[in-house]
Amino acid sequence: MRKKEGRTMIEIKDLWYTYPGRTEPTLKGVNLKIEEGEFVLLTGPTGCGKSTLLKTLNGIIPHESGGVFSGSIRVNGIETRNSNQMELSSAVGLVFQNPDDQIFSTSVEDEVAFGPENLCLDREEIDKKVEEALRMVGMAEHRLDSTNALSGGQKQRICIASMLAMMPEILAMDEPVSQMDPLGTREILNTVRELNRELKITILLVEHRLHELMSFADRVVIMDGGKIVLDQPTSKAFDYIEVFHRLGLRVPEPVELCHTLGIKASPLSAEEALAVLGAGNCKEKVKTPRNFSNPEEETGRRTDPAERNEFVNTGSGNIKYGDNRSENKGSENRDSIISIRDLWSGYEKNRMVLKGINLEIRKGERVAIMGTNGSGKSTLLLNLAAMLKPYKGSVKVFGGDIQPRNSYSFAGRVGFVFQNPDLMLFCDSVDEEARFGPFQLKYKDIEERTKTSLEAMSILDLRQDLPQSLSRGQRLRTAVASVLSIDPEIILLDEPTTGQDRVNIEHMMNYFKDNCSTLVFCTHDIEIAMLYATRLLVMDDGRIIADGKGREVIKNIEILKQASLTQPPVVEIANYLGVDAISITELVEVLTRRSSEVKKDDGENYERMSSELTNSELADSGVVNSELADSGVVNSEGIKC
Ligand SMILES: Nc1ncnc2c1ncn2[C@@H]1O[C@H](COP(=O)(O)OP(=O)(O)OP(=O)(O)O)[C@@H](O)[C@H]1O
Ligand SMILES: Nc1ncnc2c1ncn2[C@@H]1O[C@H](COP(=O)(O)OP(=O)(O)OP(=O)(O)O)[C@@H](O)[C@H]1O
Repeated sequence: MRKKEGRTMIEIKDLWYTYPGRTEPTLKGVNLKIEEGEFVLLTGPTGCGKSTLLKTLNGIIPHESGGVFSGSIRVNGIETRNSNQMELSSAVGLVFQNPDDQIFSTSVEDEVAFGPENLCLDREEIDKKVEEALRMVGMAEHRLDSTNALSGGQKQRICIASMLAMMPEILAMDEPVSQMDPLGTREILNTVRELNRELKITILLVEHRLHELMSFADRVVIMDGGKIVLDQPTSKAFDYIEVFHRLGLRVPEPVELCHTLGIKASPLSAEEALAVLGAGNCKEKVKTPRNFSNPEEETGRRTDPAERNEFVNTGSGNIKYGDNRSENKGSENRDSIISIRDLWSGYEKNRMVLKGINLEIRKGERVAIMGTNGSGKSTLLLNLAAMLKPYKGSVKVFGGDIQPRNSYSFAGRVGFVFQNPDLMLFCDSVDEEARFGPFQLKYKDIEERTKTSLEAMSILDLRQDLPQSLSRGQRLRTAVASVLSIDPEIILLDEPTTGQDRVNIEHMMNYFKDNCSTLVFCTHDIEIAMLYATRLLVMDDGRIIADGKGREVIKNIEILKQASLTQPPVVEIANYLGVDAISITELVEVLTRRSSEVKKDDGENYERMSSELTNSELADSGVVNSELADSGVVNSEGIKC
């Protein structure tokens, strides 16, 4: 066990870097010092230079990249400019943003063994390290698998395992869990945190999903436009919440809730938020929330579950809600645009990934597919796009069976965006990517379509750029724009929001909401699914285990657990408080409405405010906090439960 105290592991002084072919520097005078054993979270808007900064640590920049580089970087005492990549990669373990850029072995075992082999360890020790690293990331049973046969999240786990097998003193990770399911993310980061504490491994982790990662970090660093604009201990970071808001970054729901209510506190979990709000001894209750919205449980009256719009076991293994009952009767719905019957599909005949899927999607629905890594979400999307065919059962799109067709037969009508955007980008500029589809389909209004789709994805200003020279978030938006320009009737998106900041997620999802006819998207982000999907499918081991409105699905803790999902904090808080809310806006509204009911004798002025003003206006005016306090919902110690 290493125990050398007080070393500076990373020291960056006045670092400037300009990529070859660019006139503007990407890094503009970065200064950063990280001590041994610190866990630092680096965040910032997409394209601000986070990945670029990470690549300077192990010498990819400038040794491989070229470009104009000035300033100094010392990692564990080594000046990177005077070192070589071989030496630097043993000083810094780098987990790449795109797992396909990191993985080069054909088998999982070889990939994880590569590092220890290079450290010239003996075979037995290498075997032990591989086994342990795979166990730490939940991939022990995939040891003999081919790396090509892994899902996106599984590949990310292997990339982390490769680094853990080497136990470098500095671990730099570029969005290492962006495609991982929420429970897996938590488990792996707990392991990383333990290693960080016990072995004093220094961690620099880049991420946009602050709401899920903040609690693991000691310190938060924010970049904007190639500069560091905030560097604070985690406990103090939200004292500067306006910086997060101004830069369009995601703020954990409990923090946002408190700030909206005008309470100056930065709780990172539902439990902490309830404590701040004065909800007392809430620990146990949050973990096993009461279902307040089902009055029958209190009265003992039972009704038909379908009537209650609750879970209905269809007998086929799928749990559905009353809302979708028509699907269970075998007849296709009139508006059905996708119809799946007993679908069995996979990549090898003797290993089915999808195991008897039944699904009806109607025109105009926005369907989110969630579930454990490797549960078959991408495989289902590939079937919908006719890129993969059923071994058994049928998939009908627009009423036609996909079996005799290929994906080209849906050109113009179905748009597909892969999990890895790099698989879709092959043109010389962002502009060409967007106009490629309309041009091939001989549309007349190519110019307008191109401009609209680039604008929709906020990349109009990058239209002349080479796609390969963009940040990952920008490349993903380029891939989405290349599909939007066709304006297809069905859009299939495999994790469209990974690696995006809040502003871009909102912009993208609002565009889909307002402009797209039918949308089916895979995501691990339950907050996004709840806000933007009209329907939520939960998958586990090749089956749909729940199907219904997000608001209903989210209440079933057992289903969520089975699919490695967790309730968003705001839902946990609402459950505890006994109100029905799935977003901060709703929760604040409900609480405010409660207070207005109590205060209804107090005249029109307050009524207008609680129903018409936005949350921030309410918070700014200080009304939420004080009125809630007056009404009895909040007292001087917090919210009464
Ligand atoms: N190979 C390259 N050649 C030229 N410019 C590049 C290259 N890679 C990145 N850039 C530019 O540098 C800027 C920063 O990119 P970087 O990938 O570091 O951003 P980021 O903050 O990591 O973004 P994201 O959150 O989307 O991953 C972007 O504007 C991008 O266009
Ligand atoms: N090209 C392939 N060849 C063989 N098996 C594959 C291939 N792609 C995926 N699989 C296997 O199919 C299963 C489902 O993979 P899929 O990509 O559909 O999962 P997913 O739910 O989308 O996962 P993630 O959340 O990690 O993206 C996994 O066990 C994976 O190992």
